[in-house]
Amino acid sequence: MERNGSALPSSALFLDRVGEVRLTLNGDGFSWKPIDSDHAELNSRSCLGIKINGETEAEIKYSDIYAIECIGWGLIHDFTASVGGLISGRNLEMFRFVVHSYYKQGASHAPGPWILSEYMFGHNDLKTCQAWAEQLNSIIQMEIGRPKSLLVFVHPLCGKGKGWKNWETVAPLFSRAKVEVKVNVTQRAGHAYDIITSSTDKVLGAFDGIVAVGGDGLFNEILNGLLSSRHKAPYPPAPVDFGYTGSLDQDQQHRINSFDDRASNENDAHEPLISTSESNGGGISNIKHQLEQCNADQDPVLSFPNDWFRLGLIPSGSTDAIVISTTGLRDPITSALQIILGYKAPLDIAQVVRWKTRLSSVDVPFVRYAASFVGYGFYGDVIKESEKYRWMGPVRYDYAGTKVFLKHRSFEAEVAFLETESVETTTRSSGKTQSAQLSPERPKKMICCRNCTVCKETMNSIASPANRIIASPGIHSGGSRWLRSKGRFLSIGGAVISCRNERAPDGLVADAHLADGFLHLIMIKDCPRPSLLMASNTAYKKGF
Ligand SMILES: Nc1ncnc2c1ncn2[C@@H]1O[C@H](COP(=O)(O)OP(=O)(O)OP(=O)(O)O)[C@@H](O)[C@H]1O
Repeated sequence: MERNGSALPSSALFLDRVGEVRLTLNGDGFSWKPIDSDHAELNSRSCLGIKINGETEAEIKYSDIYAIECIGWGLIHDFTASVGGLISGRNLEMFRFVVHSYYKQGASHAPGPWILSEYMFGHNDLKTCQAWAEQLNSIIQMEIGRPKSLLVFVHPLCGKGKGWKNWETVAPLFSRAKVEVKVNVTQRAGHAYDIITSSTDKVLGAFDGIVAVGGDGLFNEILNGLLSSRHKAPYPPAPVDFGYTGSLDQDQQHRINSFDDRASNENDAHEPLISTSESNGGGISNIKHQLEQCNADQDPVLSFPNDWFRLGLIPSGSTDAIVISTTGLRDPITSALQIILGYKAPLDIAQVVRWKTRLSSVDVPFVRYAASFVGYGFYGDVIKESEKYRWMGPVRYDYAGTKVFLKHRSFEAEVAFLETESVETTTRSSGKTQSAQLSPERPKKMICCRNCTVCKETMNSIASPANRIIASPGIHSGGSRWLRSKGRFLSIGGAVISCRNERAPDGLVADAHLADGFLHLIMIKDCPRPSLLMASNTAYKKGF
Protein backbone atom coordinates (compact mmCIF):
# COMPACT_ATOMS: atom_id res chain seq x y z
CA MET A 1 0.00 0.00 0.00
CA GLU A 2 1.34 3.35 -0.97
CA ARG A 3 1.83 5.87 1.77
CA ASN A 4 3.66 8.52 -0.16
CA GLY A 5 0.75 9.89 -2.08
CA SER A 6 1.51 8.19 -5.36
CA ALA A 7 -1.57 5.94 -5.13
CA LEU A 8 -3.74 8.97 -4.47
CA PRO A 9 -2.21 12.19 -5.70
CA SER A 10 -2.65 15.22 -3.53
CA SER A 11 -5.93 16.90 -4.25
CA ALA A 12 -8.03 19.90 -3.30
CA LEU A 13 -10.85 19.34 -0.83
CA PHE A 14 -12.77 21.50 1.60
CA LEU A 15 -11.98 21.26 5.29
CA ASP A 16 -14.98 22.16 7.40
CA ARG A 17 -14.62 25.49 9.24
CA VAL A 18 -11.45 26.27 7.34
CA GLY A 19 -11.87 26.36 3.57
CA GLU A 20 -10.26 24.83 0.55
CA VAL A 21 -7.11 22.86 1.36
CA ARG A 22 -4.66 20.68 -0.54
CA LEU A 23 -4.46 17.23 1.00
CA THR A 24 -1.31 15.12 0.67
CA LEU A 25 -0.43 11.64 1.90
CA ASN A 26 2.99 11.42 3.51
CA GLY A 27 5.08 8.64 5.02
CA ASP A 28 3.59 8.57 8.50
CA GLY A 29 0.63 10.93 8.26
CA PHE A 30 -1.37 13.13 5.94
CA SER A 31 -1.16 16.86 5.70
CA TRP A 32 -3.11 19.75 4.30
CA LYS A 33 -2.39 23.31 3.42
CA PRO A 34 -4.93 26.08 2.72
CA ILE A 35 -5.12 26.87 -0.95
CA ASP A 36 -6.21 30.45 -0.44
CA SER A 37 -3.11 31.76 1.30
CA ASP A 38 -4.58 35.31 1.36
CA HIS A 39 -6.77 34.11 4.15
CA ALA A 40 -4.16 32.02 5.84
CA GLU A 41 -4.34 33.98 9.07
CA LEU A 42 -8.03 33.23 9.19
CA ASN A 43 -7.27 29.56 9.23
CA SER A 44 -5.36 29.83 12.46
CA ARG A 45 -8.44 28.90 14.34
CA SER A 46 -9.80 26.10 16.38
CA CYS A 47 -11.46 23.41 14.32
CA LEU A 48 -13.63 21.11 16.42
CA GLY A 49 -11.19 21.19 19.25
CA ILE A 50 -8.01 21.10 17.16
CA LYS A 51 -5.87 24.17 16.76
CA ILE A 52 -5.25 24.45 13.06
CA ASN A 53 -2.48 26.64 11.86
CA GLY A 54 -3.38 27.88 8.43
CA GLU A 55 -0.06 29.49 7.69
CA THR A 56 1.90 26.29 7.87
CA GLU A 57 1.03 22.81 6.82
CA ALA A 58 -1.02 20.83 9.34
CA GLU A 59 -0.51 17.10 9.69
CA ILE A 60 -2.14 14.16 11.46
CA LYS A 61 -0.12 11.05 12.06
CA TYR A 62 -1.79 7.80 10.96
CA SER A 63 -1.00 6.38 14.39
CA ASP A 64 -3.25 9.07 15.93
CA ILE A 65 -6.25 8.35 13.69
CA TYR A 66 -8.68 5.90 15.20
CA ALA A 67 -11.43 5.96 12.56
CA ILE A 68 -12.40 7.27 9.12
CA GLU A 69 -16.07 7.59 8.22
CA CYS A 70 -17.86 8.53 5.02
CA ILE A 71 -20.90 10.55 6.09
CA GLY A 72 -22.52 11.38 2.76
CA TRP A 73 -23.92 14.64 1.45
CA GLY A 74 -24.20 17.63 3.75
CA LEU A 75 -22.90 21.00 4.90
CA ILE A 76 -19.30 22.18 4.96
CA HIS A 77 -18.57 25.62 6.29
CA ASP A 78 -16.01 27.65 4.35
CA PHE A 79 -14.60 30.39 6.55
CA THR A 80 -12.49 31.91 3.81
CA ALA A 81 -15.32 33.08 1.57
CA SER A 82 -15.58 36.84 1.31
CA VAL A 83 -18.14 39.23 -0.05
CA GLY A 84 -17.03 42.74 -1.07
CA GLY A 85 -13.77 42.33 0.83
CA LEU A 86 -15.55 41.24 4.00
CA ILE A 87 -14.88 37.72 5.25
CA SER A 88 -18.35 36.37 5.78
CA GLY A 89 -17.97 32.63 5.35
CA ARG A 90 -20.45 30.43 3.52
CA ASN A 91 -22.14 27.09 3.80
CA LEU A 92 -21.49 24.64 0.99
CA GLU A 93 -23.12 21.29 0.34
CA MET A 94 -20.98 18.37 -0.80
CA PHE A 95 -19.99 14.77 -0.08
CA ARG A 96 -18.01 14.38 3.13
CA PHE A 97 -15.76 12.08 5.13
CA VAL A 98 -14.54 12.50 8.69
CA VAL A 99 -11.11 11.72 10.10
CA HIS A 100 -11.40 10.88 13.80
CA SER A 101 -8.42 11.61 16.00
CA TYR A 102 -7.66 13.13 19.41
CA TYR A 103 -5.49 15.69 21.08
CA LYS A 104 -3.88 15.66 24.49
CA GLN A 105 -4.93 18.19 27.04
CA GLY A 106 -2.46 19.51 29.57
CA ALA A 107 1.27 20.10 29.55
CA SER A 108 3.84 17.48 28.59
CA HIS A 109 4.98 17.13 32.22
CA ALA A 110 1.39 16.72 33.45
CA PRO A 111 -0.56 15.00 30.70
CA GLY A 112 -4.30 15.50 30.83
CA PRO A 113 -7.11 13.48 29.27
CA TRP A 114 -7.27 12.81 25.55
CA ILE A 115 -9.95 14.84 23.83
CA LEU A 116 -11.74 13.57 20.74
CA SER A 117 -11.33 15.62 17.59
CA GLU A 118 -12.77 15.42 14.10
CA TYR A 119 -11.66 16.76 10.74
CA MET A 120 -14.47 16.88 8.21
CA PHE A 121 -13.39 17.02 4.56
CA GLY A 122 -15.70 17.51 1.61
CA HIS A 123 -15.73 17.30 -2.17
CA ASN A 124 -18.38 17.63 -4.86
CA ASP A 125 -17.39 14.32 -6.34
CA LEU A 126 -18.49 11.28 -4.32
CA LYS A 127 -15.76 9.11 -5.83
CA THR A 128 -12.99 11.50 -4.75
CA CYS A 129 -14.37 11.49 -1.23
CA GLN A 130 -14.64 7.70 -1.16
CA ALA A 131 -11.16 7.24 -2.60
CA TRP A 132 -9.63 9.37 0.16
CA ALA A 133 -11.60 7.64 2.88
CA GLU A 134 -10.72 4.19 1.55
CA GLN A 135 -7.06 5.04 1.16
CA LEU A 136 -6.79 6.44 4.68
CA ASN A 137 -8.76 3.51 6.05
CA SER A 138 -6.50 0.97 4.43
CA ILE A 139 -3.46 2.76 5.84
CA ILE A 140 -4.73 2.79 9.41
CA GLN A 141 -5.74 -0.87 9.07
CA MET A 142 -2.04 -1.58 8.66
CA GLU A 143 -1.12 0.09 11.95
CA ILE A 144 0.42 -2.66 14.04
CA GLY A 145 -1.17 -4.05 17.17
CA ARG A 146 -4.67 -2.58 16.92
CA PRO A 147 -7.36 -4.97 18.13
CA LYS A 148 -10.05 -6.12 15.74
CA SER A 149 -12.26 -7.98 18.14
CA LEU A 150 -12.70 -7.67 21.90
CA LEU A 151 -14.67 -9.39 24.62
CA VAL A 152 -16.12 -6.74 26.95
CA PHE A 153 -17.42 -7.10 30.49
CA VAL A 154 -19.43 -4.20 31.91
CA HIS A 155 -20.03 -4.08 35.66
CA PRO A 156 -23.17 -1.91 35.69
CA LEU A 157 -23.07 -1.11 39.40
CA CYS A 158 -19.40 -0.33 39.91
CA GLY A 159 -18.29 3.05 41.23
CA LYS A 160 -21.86 3.89 42.24
CA GLY A 161 -23.37 2.90 38.92
CA LYS A 162 -20.82 4.42 36.52
CA GLY A 163 -20.12 1.23 34.59
CA TRP A 164 -22.97 1.23 32.12
CA LYS A 165 -22.84 5.00 31.61
CA ASN A 166 -19.15 4.83 30.81
CA TRP A 167 -19.66 2.00 28.37
CA GLU A 168 -22.37 4.01 26.60
CA THR A 169 -19.87 6.85 26.31
CA VAL A 170 -17.04 4.81 24.82
CA ALA A 171 -18.97 2.18 22.81
CA PRO A 172 -19.39 4.53 19.79
CA LEU A 173 -15.60 4.89 19.58
CA PHE A 174 -15.20 1.13 19.21
CA SER A 175 -17.92 0.89 16.58
CA ARG A 176 -16.53 3.91 14.69
CA ALA A 177 -13.11 2.24 14.71
CA LYS A 178 -14.74 -1.00 13.47
CA VAL A 179 -13.52 -2.98 16.46
CA GLU A 180 -16.01 -5.78 16.97
CA VAL A 181 -17.15 -6.13 20.56
CA LYS A 182 -19.05 -8.87 22.33
CA VAL A 183 -20.52 -7.22 25.40
CA ASN A 184 -21.47 -9.03 28.61
CA VAL A 185 -23.14 -7.07 31.37
CA THR A 186 -22.29 -8.77 34.65
CA GLN A 187 -25.23 -9.84 36.80
CA ARG A 188 -23.30 -10.76 39.93
CA ALA A 189 -19.83 -11.10 41.42
CA GLY A 190 -18.04 -14.00 39.74
CA HIS A 191 -20.11 -13.77 36.53
CA ALA A 192 -17.16 -12.67 34.37
CA TYR A 193 -14.96 -15.32 35.99
CA ASP A 194 -17.48 -18.04 35.19
CA ILE A 195 -17.89 -16.95 31.56
CA ILE A 196 -14.13 -16.89 31.01
CA THR A 197 -13.35 -20.19 32.73
CA SER A 198 -16.17 -21.97 30.90
CA SER A 199 -15.17 -20.60 27.48
CA THR A 200 -12.99 -22.76 25.28
CA ASP A 201 -9.57 -21.60 24.13
CA LYS A 202 -10.97 -21.40 20.62
CA VAL A 203 -13.75 -19.03 21.69
CA LEU A 204 -11.43 -16.78 23.75
CA GLY A 205 -8.64 -16.98 21.20
CA ALA A 206 -10.95 -15.50 18.57
CA PHE A 207 -10.70 -12.22 20.48
CA ASP A 208 -7.63 -10.03 20.63
CA GLY A 209 -8.28 -9.43 24.30
CA ILE A 210 -10.73 -8.69 27.08
CA VAL A 211 -11.83 -5.25 28.24
CA ALA A 212 -13.23 -4.61 31.71
CA VAL A 213 -15.55 -1.66 32.16
CA GLY A 214 -15.41 -1.46 35.89
CA GLY A 215 -13.00 -1.09 38.75
CA ASP A 216 -9.93 -2.93 39.91
CA GLY A 217 -12.12 -5.69 41.35
CA LEU A 218 -13.61 -6.61 37.97
CA PHE A 219 -10.17 -6.43 36.35
CA ASN A 220 -8.78 -8.85 38.92
CA GLU A 221 -11.77 -11.14 38.50
CA ILE A 222 -11.14 -11.31 34.74
CA LEU A 223 -7.44 -11.85 35.31
CA ASN A 224 -8.19 -14.76 37.62
CA GLY A 225 -10.67 -16.22 35.16
CA LEU A 226 -8.04 -16.16 32.46
CA LEU A 227 -5.09 -17.41 34.46
CA SER A 228 -6.77 -19.94 36.76
CA SER A 229 -6.49 -22.68 34.16
CA ARG A 230 -4.38 -21.07 31.49
CA HIS A 231 -1.31 -19.88 33.34
CA LYS A 232 1.20 -22.50 32.37
CA ALA A 233 3.97 -22.14 34.90
CA PRO A 234 4.84 -23.83 38.17
CA TYR A 235 4.09 -22.38 41.58
CA PRO A 236 6.51 -20.03 43.27
CA PRO A 237 8.97 -21.38 45.82
CA ALA A 238 8.19 -21.71 49.53
CA PRO A 239 10.70 -21.87 52.35
CA VAL A 240 11.39 -25.54 53.04
CA ASP A 241 10.96 -25.37 56.81
CA PHE A 242 7.61 -23.57 56.77
CA GLY A 243 5.72 -26.83 56.94
CA TYR A 244 4.46 -26.60 53.36
CA THR A 245 5.10 -29.00 50.57
CA GLY A 246 6.84 -26.28 48.54
CA SER A 247 6.91 -26.00 44.77
CA LEU A 248 5.42 -28.70 42.72
CA ASP A 249 7.37 -29.83 39.76
CA GLN A 250 6.18 -28.80 36.36
CA ASP A 251 4.52 -32.07 35.41
CA GLN A 252 2.63 -32.28 38.69
CA GLN A 253 1.45 -28.71 38.34
CA HIS A 254 0.23 -29.36 34.83
CA ARG A 255 -1.63 -32.47 35.86
CA ILE A 256 -3.37 -30.66 38.71
CA ASN A 257 -4.50 -27.87 36.47
CA SER A 258 -5.50 -30.24 33.66
CA PHE A 259 -2.96 -28.67 31.41
CA ASP A 260 -2.29 -30.05 28.02
CA ASP A 261 1.12 -31.49 27.21
CA ARG A 262 1.17 -29.50 24.01
CA ALA A 263 1.65 -26.31 25.95
CA SER A 264 5.33 -26.16 26.50
CA ASN A 265 6.72 -23.55 28.80
CA GLU A 266 10.18 -22.40 29.43
CA ASN A 267 9.61 -20.68 32.73
CA ASP A 268 11.91 -21.45 35.54
CA ALA A 269 10.41 -23.43 38.40
CA HIS A 270 11.04 -20.56 40.78
CA GLU A 271 9.30 -17.68 39.13
CA PRO A 272 6.99 -15.99 41.64
CA LEU A 273 5.95 -13.18 39.34
CA ILE A 274 4.87 -13.51 35.80
CA SER A 275 4.48 -10.84 33.25
CA THR A 276 1.53 -10.81 30.89
CA SER A 277 3.78 -9.67 28.12
CA GLU A 278 6.49 -12.25 28.58
CA SER A 279 6.69 -14.27 25.45
CA ASN A 280 6.39 -18.00 25.64
CA GLY A 281 8.28 -18.22 22.43
CA GLY A 282 5.36 -18.16 20.00
CA GLY A 283 4.59 -14.49 19.51
CA ILE A 284 1.31 -13.11 18.20
CA SER A 285 1.47 -14.59 14.76
CA ASN A 286 2.45 -18.09 15.84
CA ILE A 287 -0.11 -18.40 18.61
CA LYS A 288 -2.91 -16.80 16.61
CA HIS A 289 -1.98 -19.01 13.70
CA GLN A 290 -2.11 -22.06 15.94
CA LEU A 291 -5.55 -21.04 17.19
CA GLU A 292 -6.83 -20.33 13.70
CA GLN A 293 -5.48 -23.54 12.21
CA CYS A 294 -7.13 -25.78 14.75
CA ASN A 295 -9.82 -28.19 13.67
CA ALA A 296 -12.41 -30.22 15.47
CA ASP A 297 -10.09 -32.93 16.73
CA GLN A 298 -7.26 -30.62 17.60
CA ASP A 299 -8.18 -28.19 20.36
CA PRO A 300 -6.29 -24.92 20.30
CA VAL A 301 -4.25 -23.85 23.27
CA LEU A 302 -4.51 -20.39 24.76
CA SER A 303 -1.88 -20.12 27.42
CA PHE A 304 -0.28 -17.37 29.47
CA PRO A 305 2.06 -15.61 29.46
CA ASN A 306 1.81 -14.69 25.78
CA ASP A 307 2.45 -11.44 24.03
CA TRP A 308 -0.69 -10.94 21.99
CA PHE A 309 -3.79 -11.42 24.16
CA ARG A 310 -4.36 -8.14 25.93
CA LEU A 311 -6.37 -6.91 28.87
CA GLY A 312 -7.92 -3.47 28.85
CA LEU A 313 -9.63 -1.47 31.54
CA ILE A 314 -12.08 1.39 31.11
CA PRO A 315 -11.96 3.04 34.54
CA SER A 316 -15.36 3.09 36.19
CA GLY A 317 -14.69 1.89 39.72
CA SER A 318 -14.27 3.37 43.16
CA THR A 319 -10.50 3.73 43.19
CA ASP A 320 -9.16 2.68 39.76
CA ALA A 321 -5.62 2.22 41.04
CA ILE A 322 -4.65 0.01 38.08
CA VAL A 323 -5.67 2.54 35.45
CA ILE A 324 -4.13 5.48 37.30
CA SER A 325 -0.89 3.54 37.74
CA THR A 326 -0.76 2.53 34.08
CA THR A 327 -2.18 5.43 32.05
CA GLY A 328 -1.55 8.12 34.67
CA LEU A 329 -5.15 9.23 34.22
CA ARG A 330 -8.61 8.15 35.20
CA ASP A 331 -10.49 8.87 32.04
CA PRO A 332 -12.72 6.38 30.17
CA ILE A 333 -12.23 8.10 26.78
CA THR A 334 -8.42 8.14 27.10
CA SER A 335 -8.41 4.46 28.04
CA ALA A 336 -10.80 3.52 25.20
CA LEU A 337 -8.66 5.38 22.65
CA GLN A 338 -5.47 3.75 23.92
CA ILE A 339 -7.12 0.33 23.62
CA ILE A 340 -8.34 1.05 20.09
CA LEU A 341 -4.96 2.44 18.99
CA GLY A 342 -3.27 -0.70 20.30
CA TYR A 343 -1.26 0.86 23.10
CA LYS A 344 0.37 -1.81 25.22
CA ALA A 345 2.09 -1.83 28.57
CA PRO A 346 3.52 -4.96 30.15
CA LEU A 347 2.21 -5.71 33.62
CA ASP A 348 3.66 -7.91 36.34
CA ILE A 349 1.11 -10.20 37.95
CA ALA A 350 1.52 -11.72 41.40
CA GLN A 351 0.54 -15.33 41.89
CA VAL A 352 -0.71 -16.05 45.40
CA VAL A 353 -0.63 -19.70 46.44
CA ARG A 354 -2.06 -20.97 49.70
CA TRP A 355 -0.07 -24.15 50.02
CA LYS A 356 -1.48 -27.37 51.33
CA THR A 357 -0.28 -27.73 54.87
CA ARG A 358 0.52 -31.41 55.11
CA LEU A 359 2.77 -33.47 52.93
CA SER A 360 0.11 -36.17 52.75
CA SER A 361 -2.58 -33.73 51.65
CA VAL A 362 -3.92 -34.15 48.17
CA ASP A 363 -5.76 -30.84 48.20
CA VAL A 364 -5.11 -28.57 45.28
CA PRO A 365 -3.48 -25.39 46.57
CA PHE A 366 -5.63 -22.29 46.55
CA VAL A 367 -4.29 -20.05 43.79
CA ARG A 368 -5.15 -16.45 43.01
CA TYR A 369 -3.62 -13.75 40.84
CA ALA A 370 -3.32 -10.06 41.62
CA ALA A 371 -2.46 -7.17 39.36
CA SER A 372 -1.97 -4.51 41.99
CA PHE A 373 -1.94 -5.45 45.67
CA VAL A 374 -2.26 -8.40 48.02
CA GLY A 375 -2.86 -7.79 51.68
CA TYR A 376 -3.33 -9.56 54.99
CA GLY A 377 -4.28 -7.82 58.22
CA PHE A 378 -5.21 -4.16 58.13
CA TYR A 379 -5.57 -3.78 54.36
CA GLY A 380 -7.33 -7.12 54.01
CA ASP A 381 -9.71 -6.30 56.85
CA VAL A 382 -10.58 -2.92 55.31
CA ILE A 383 -11.51 -4.62 52.07
CA LYS A 384 -13.52 -7.30 53.81
CA GLU A 385 -15.33 -4.81 56.02
CA SER A 386 -16.00 -2.40 53.14
CA GLU A 387 -17.83 -5.11 51.19
CA LYS A 388 -20.66 -4.87 53.76
CA TYR A 389 -21.15 -1.22 52.84
CA ARG A 390 -20.88 -1.42 49.07
CA TRP A 391 -24.12 0.60 48.81
CA MET A 392 -22.22 3.62 50.17
CA GLY A 393 -20.02 3.75 47.08
CA PRO A 394 -16.40 4.90 47.40
CA VAL A 395 -17.05 6.41 50.87
CA ARG A 396 -17.29 2.87 52.20
CA TYR A 397 -13.49 2.70 52.30
CA ASP A 398 -13.37 5.70 54.66
CA TYR A 399 -16.00 4.16 56.89
CA ALA A 400 -14.57 0.65 56.89
CA GLY A 401 -11.03 2.02 57.25
CA THR A 402 -11.99 3.95 60.37
CA LYS A 403 -13.73 0.91 61.87
CA VAL A 404 -10.78 -1.40 61.24
CA PHE A 405 -8.36 1.25 62.47
CA LEU A 406 -10.22 1.56 65.76
CA LYS A 407 -10.26 -2.22 66.23
CA HIS A 408 -6.46 -2.24 65.94
CA ARG A 409 -6.18 -5.96 65.37
CA SER A 410 -2.73 -7.49 65.23
CA PHE A 411 -1.59 -11.05 64.55
CA GLU A 412 1.41 -13.27 65.07
CA ALA A 413 3.22 -14.10 61.85
CA GLU A 414 6.49 -15.09 60.32
CA VAL A 415 7.28 -13.66 56.91
CA ALA A 416 9.96 -15.22 54.75
CA PHE A 417 11.12 -13.66 51.52
CA LEU A 418 13.87 -14.34 49.08
CA GLU A 419 16.62 -11.82 49.08
CA THR A 420 16.90 -9.99 45.77
CA GLU A 421 20.28 -10.62 44.34
CA SER A 422 22.67 -8.10 42.99
CA VAL A 423 23.12 -9.60 39.60
CA GLU A 424 25.00 -7.88 36.88
CA THR A 425 23.64 -8.30 33.41
CA THR A 426 25.38 -7.35 30.25
CA THR A 427 23.19 -6.19 27.45
CA ARG A 428 24.60 -7.26 24.18
CA SER A 429 23.31 -4.30 22.29
CA SER A 430 24.92 -1.62 24.37
CA GLY A 431 27.74 -3.66 25.79
CA LYS A 432 27.24 -1.74 29.02
CA THR A 433 27.00 -3.42 32.36
CA GLN A 434 23.89 -2.58 34.31
CA SER A 435 22.98 -3.80 37.71
CA ALA A 436 20.28 -1.31 38.62
CA GLN A 437 17.19 -3.43 38.23
CA LEU A 438 18.32 -6.48 40.04
CA SER A 439 20.16 -4.80 42.84
CA PRO A 440 18.50 -4.19 46.20
CA GLU A 441 19.97 -0.70 46.13
CA ARG A 442 18.34 0.79 43.13
CA PRO A 443 20.21 3.93 42.15
CA LYS A 444 17.45 6.44 41.76
CA LYS A 445 13.71 6.69 42.00
CA MET A 446 12.02 6.60 38.63
CA ILE A 447 8.30 7.10 38.41
CA CYS A 448 6.97 4.43 36.11
CA CYS A 449 4.77 5.21 33.15
CA ARG A 450 4.09 3.75 29.72
CA ASN A 451 7.33 3.19 27.81
CA CYS A 452 9.27 3.33 31.08
CA THR A 453 12.93 2.48 30.43
CA VAL A 454 13.29 0.28 33.52
CA CYS A 455 10.36 -1.92 32.44
CA LYS A 456 11.56 -1.95 28.84
CA GLU A 457 15.02 -3.10 29.87
CA THR A 458 13.56 -5.83 32.05
CA MET A 459 11.26 -6.99 29.25
CA ASN A 460 14.11 -6.93 26.75
CA SER A 461 16.30 -8.90 29.11
CA ILE A 462 13.60 -11.51 29.61
CA ALA A 463 12.90 -11.69 25.88
CA SER A 464 16.53 -12.46 25.17
CA PRO A 465 17.12 -16.19 25.78
CA ALA A 466 20.75 -15.48 26.62
CA ASN A 467 19.74 -13.16 29.44
CA ARG A 468 16.61 -14.94 30.58
CA ILE A 469 18.19 -16.87 33.41
CA ILE A 470 19.95 -13.96 35.04
CA ALA A 471 17.64 -11.14 34.10
CA SER A 472 14.43 -12.27 35.67
CA PRO A 473 14.49 -11.12 39.26
CA GLY A 474 12.28 -13.98 40.27
CA ILE A 475 14.82 -16.54 39.32
CA HIS A 476 17.19 -17.31 42.11
CA SER A 477 20.36 -19.23 42.14
CA GLY A 478 20.91 -21.88 44.78
CA GLY A 479 22.88 -19.33 46.79
CA SER A 480 20.03 -16.87 47.39
CA ARG A 481 18.84 -16.65 50.99
CA TRP A 482 15.46 -16.68 52.63
CA LEU A 483 15.19 -13.67 54.95
CA ARG A 484 12.71 -13.75 57.80
CA SER A 485 10.76 -11.43 59.98
CA LYS A 486 8.81 -12.77 62.94
CA GLY A 487 6.54 -11.01 65.41
CA ARG A 488 3.17 -9.30 65.78
CA PHE A 489 1.99 -7.49 62.70
CA LEU A 490 -0.83 -5.09 61.98
CA SER A 491 -0.52 -5.55 58.28
CA ILE A 492 1.44 -7.43 55.65
CA GLY A 493 1.00 -6.48 52.04
CA GLY A 494 2.60 -6.82 48.67
CA ALA A 495 2.32 -4.08 46.05
CA VAL A 496 2.87 -5.23 42.48
CA ILE A 497 2.51 -1.72 41.06
CA SER A 498 2.50 1.74 42.62
CA CYS A 499 -1.28 1.56 43.35
CA ARG A 500 -1.82 5.27 42.82
CA ASN A 501 -5.25 6.67 43.35
CA GLU A 502 -6.79 10.10 43.63
CA ARG A 503 -6.38 10.19 47.41
CA ALA A 504 -2.81 8.96 47.27
CA PRO A 505 -1.28 10.35 44.06
CA ASP A 506 2.09 8.71 44.81
CA GLY A 507 0.44 5.39 45.58
CA LEU A 508 1.55 2.80 48.10
CA VAL A 509 4.97 2.48 46.50
CA ALA A 510 5.83 5.62 44.57
CA ASP A 511 8.65 4.11 42.54
CA ALA A 512 7.12 0.69 41.84
CA HIS A 513 7.27 -0.38 38.22
CA LEU A 514 4.66 -1.99 36.03
CA ALA A 515 6.93 -4.74 34.78
CA ASP A 516 10.24 -4.97 36.60
CA GLY A 517 9.39 -8.30 38.23
CA PHE A 518 9.47 -6.95 41.77
CA LEU A 519 6.83 -7.31 44.46
CA HIS A 520 7.16 -4.62 47.14
CA LEU A 521 6.68 -6.11 50.57
CA ILE A 522 5.03 -3.72 53.04
CA MET A 523 5.10 -4.97 56.64
CA ILE A 524 3.65 -2.94 59.48
CA LYS A 525 4.62 -4.34 62.87
CA ASP A 526 2.34 -3.87 65.86
CA CYS A 527 2.57 -0.27 66.95
CA PRO A 528 0.42 2.38 68.63
CA ARG A 529 -2.46 3.80 66.62
CA PRO A 530 -0.79 7.15 65.83
CA SER A 531 2.13 5.33 64.18
CA LEU A 532 -0.24 3.15 62.18
CA LEU A 533 -2.09 6.25 61.10
CA MET A 534 1.12 7.74 59.80
CA ALA A 535 2.03 4.54 58.00
CA SER A 536 -1.28 4.12 56.32
CA ASN A 537 -2.83 7.53 55.90
CA THR A 538 -1.48 7.91 52.41
CA ALA A 539 -3.14 4.87 51.02
CA TYR A 540 -5.39 2.79 53.16
CA LYS A 541 -7.80 2.47 50.32
CA LYS A 542 -7.52 -0.77 48.56
CA GLY A 543 -5.33 -1.18 45.59
CA PHE A 544 -7.03 -4.12 43.98
N1 LIG B 1 -23.36 -7.15 38.59
C1 LIG B 1 -22.62 -7.25 39.69
N2 LIG B 1 -23.19 -7.16 40.91
C2 LIG B 1 -22.47 -7.23 42.03
N3 LIG B 1 -21.11 -7.41 42.06
C3 LIG B 1 -20.49 -7.49 40.87
C4 LIG B 1 -21.20 -7.42 39.64
N4 LIG B 1 -20.32 -7.53 38.64
C5 LIG B 1 -19.10 -7.66 39.20
N5 LIG B 1 -19.20 -7.65 40.55
C6 LIG B 1 -18.12 -7.75 41.56
O1 LIG B 1 -17.94 -6.46 42.15
C7 LIG B 1 -16.60 -6.32 42.58
C8 LIG B 1 -16.15 -4.89 42.48
O2 LIG B 1 -16.23 -4.50 41.17
P1 LIG B 1 -15.47 -3.25 40.56
O3 LIG B 1 -14.07 -3.26 40.98
O4 LIG B 1 -15.74 -3.27 39.10
O5 LIG B 1 -16.26 -2.02 41.16
P2 LIG B 1 -15.91 -0.94 42.24
O6 LIG B 1 -17.13 -0.15 42.50
O7 LIG B 1 -14.69 -0.20 41.89
O8 LIG B 1 -15.58 -1.75 43.45
P3 LIG B 1 -14.19 -1.84 44.09
O9 LIG B 1 -13.97 -0.54 44.78
O10 LIG B 1 -14.41 -2.99 45.02
O11 LIG B 1 -13.18 -2.10 43.02
C9 LIG B 1 -15.80 -7.24 41.69
O12 LIG B 1 -14.94 -8.00 42.48
C10 LIG B 1 -16.81 -8.09 40.96
O13 LIG B 1 -16.60 -9.45 41.22
